[in-house]
This record gives sequence, C-alpha cells and structure tokens, in this order.
Amino acid sequence: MDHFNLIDGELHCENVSLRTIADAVGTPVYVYSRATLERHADAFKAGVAQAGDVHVAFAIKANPNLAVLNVLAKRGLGADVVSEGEMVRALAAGVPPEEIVFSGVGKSKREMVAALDAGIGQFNIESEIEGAELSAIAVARGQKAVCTLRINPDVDARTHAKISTGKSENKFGVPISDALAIYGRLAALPGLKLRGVALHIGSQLLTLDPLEAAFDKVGVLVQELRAAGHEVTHVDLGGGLGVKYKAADDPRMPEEYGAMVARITGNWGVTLMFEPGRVIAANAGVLVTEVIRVKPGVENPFVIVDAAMNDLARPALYDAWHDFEAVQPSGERMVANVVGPVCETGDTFAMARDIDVVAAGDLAIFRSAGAYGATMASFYNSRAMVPEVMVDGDQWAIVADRIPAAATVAAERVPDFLND
Ligand SMILES: Cc1ncc(COP(=O)(O)O)c(C=O)c1O
Ligand SMILES: N[C@@H](CCCC[NH3+])C(=O)O
Repeated sequence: MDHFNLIDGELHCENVSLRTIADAVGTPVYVYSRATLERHADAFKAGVAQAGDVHVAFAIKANPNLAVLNVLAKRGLGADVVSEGEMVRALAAGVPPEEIVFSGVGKSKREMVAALDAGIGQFNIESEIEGAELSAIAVARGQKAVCTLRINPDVDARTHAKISTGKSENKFGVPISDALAIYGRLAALPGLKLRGVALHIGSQLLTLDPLEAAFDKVGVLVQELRAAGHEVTHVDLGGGLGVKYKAADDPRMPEEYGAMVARITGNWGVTLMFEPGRVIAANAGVLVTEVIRVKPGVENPFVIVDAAMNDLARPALYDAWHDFEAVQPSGERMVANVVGPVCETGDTFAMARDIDVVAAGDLAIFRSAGAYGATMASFYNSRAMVPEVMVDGDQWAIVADRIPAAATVAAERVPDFLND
C-alpha cells in the first residue's frame, strides 16, 4: 500500500491533495509521507531483526531533511553520516550520538575532531593512513575512537557503475586481501578501539546474490581475524537494497534480505549494523511539478515541466527512471519526451515515454523521489533551491523553504580590485 494515491480522481499524499500543496507552496516541490517513512523503517527493522542483535542507521545522504530524520529517529533509527554537516543534522534531529556511524573515504581531521567531540558511536575507517590519523587525534585528546575497518570485498554489485562501491577498482575500503594485516596494525594503535569490520558494495541492488557473496567473504575474514587473536564484536553490512522505480523492477523485500542475512551471519556471534537509505526514503517522496508548456517535436512532443535536473539529478546522472503521472489524470495517454528548462540536453526526465496526457498548467509528479532527490539539488542555471513538504494524515507543513537564487547573489561579492 502506497500513501500517494488517487482520491476522487486527484493524487493525494495521505489525505492531502497535492494540488492544495502546489497551490500554497508553488512548484517544483518535494512532498514526503510520514506514514510511508514509518512503514519502511518498521519493515526494515523487522526484516533484519531475524538476524538477532541489530542496529539500523539511516544513511542520511539519501534524505537529510530534519523533519525526515526526526520521523526516523523517533522510529529508533540511528544515522550513518559522511560529513560533519550530516552529523550536525543527525544530532539536531535527536539521534543519540552513540547511534551515529561516521563513514566516508575522505574524513578530514576537522571532521574527526568534531565527531570525537560529539561522542559518536563508531567510525568506519577506510584506509590504514586514515586510521593512524584518527588514532593520533584521539590520543592527543585522551580518547579512544571506536571503529570498524571498511573492507572492499571485490564483488560486482551489478548496479549502475556510478553507484557501485565494492569492486577493487572503487575507492572505498581496504582490499579484502590486505584486511587481516591492516586490521592487526590498526588494532595495535593506542587511540583506536577496533571492534569489527564494515562493508557497503553499492546502491539500488535488485538481487541479493552480490550481497550474499560479499557477506560470505566477510564471514571468512571474521574467522581469520579471531584466529589471529582479534576481538570482533561488530559487523556493519552497509545499505544497498534497491527499490521499485518502474513496473519491471522487482526488488527484494527487507524480510527476504533479513532472512538471507540471518542465514549467512547466524554463527558469527556479532552485533550487526545496517545503513539503509534508499529503501527507507525513495518511495516516501514525490516531486510535484507544473507543466510549463508542450512543444511540438519531430518525433514526439516535449512536455516542458518546471522541475529540472537541478531539482532531481538522478535521470541526468544515472539515466534513472522516475514514473511521471498527472495529478488529475484524464485517462488519456500520449507519448512524449519530458524535459526541464535547464540548458542541457541531459535535463531530460523521459524520452518517448507513454504518459498521462498533460497540457500547460497541469500538475504532475515524479515518483520515488524521496531518496537522493532534494539532497542532490543545486542552484544550477540560477534556479531556486527546491522546497520540501511533510504530510502526516490530514496535516502538512513546509519542512524546507524554497531558497530563491537571489539569496545566492547576497552571498557573493565583486572585490574592489576587479574594478581597477
Ligand atoms: C557507506 C554507505 N552506506 C550506506 C549507503 C546507503 O545506500 P542505499 O541508499 O543504497 O541503502 C551508501 C550509499 O550507497 C553508502 O555509501
Ligand atoms: N545518488 C545515488 C546513490 C548514491 C549512493 C551513495 N553511496 C542515486 O541517486 O542513486
């Protein structure tokens, strides 16, 4: 059951008409459903609970909106962060510091200090040199940083190349063949409390086999680490579960994923951690847009909408598919190209797509836009930063303002020396 449905011929989010929101806030605008976020959080937690003692940290990169984080924190999700900014957001949303995991291949010294100051629960170290730096910073402060070592299992996640992270040529983690030796050296450092390993092989995975292959390799590594005398109490299995973007997609459900994890990790004797992002947020949000005009084309007409690649970058970056639907569908269909106003050919949401008939002034949505949507928006073409709305039953509120491009003018200056 989805919370974006037709009621009396008009698309609603829960009980609120998307037209009501668009009329009040303008378009484009992201709209999130609290009920969907909660359902996804609960389903994921229940799925992985089959594997025993688990911690679930929402990957904030998928949707860092404070209201979204607030909903998920109340549902008992921690936070997986990759920058000081994400950490600040997690803390502001009420995530307990000990439930925050700091991932990322390029943590700066400043970020390490900030995270130690905040008392976060775990760093996922991505290289030996990063571990040595963190240890030195922690020692200087009289602290020990709780860590895992992120390994790169060299498994093909069979997803888009730009969001695949677990092949040996990808920048993430340490090669699994070196992991035992590096773990040993890092475990000996005075500023670290190394308690296990982490991995994340990629995003939008539609099958479980690559995850299973990677977890199998990690299971062997855990045995080797223990045989070498190391204590391994935690394994962070990352995120990556895919979602349904189009009818043909057949993602694996958290329940099936959890059963696989339970089967593979059953005898590891560790606390498992997870970092889901997309599976929680993607289908909890839509991007509402207005049709500016329909322009004839040689092959198909161009439906020019007021959302663009600066608001939803996924189609331009990954050729990603987002369903396009009229807010008040007439039942008639047309074949068209759906494009934004930005001056790039890549600002195209759909080519030769069978869509609801729409005309200038009509409202429409891009579905499955709650993850990696607003968070990847930019001011490109000096367009405004897209606003965000949260719906809860009959209630709704703006949870991120539209920031006009004019605000960026105020943040810039032309120095006097350019006037010489
Ligand atoms: C380290 C890490 N953890 C978690 C995630 C979240 O992934 P997903 O949104 O696919 O669940 C990502 C992004 O792929 C990531 O890089
Ligand atoms: N931004 C990507 C996902 C990146 C995952 C980050 N590790 C997407 O929209 O699909």
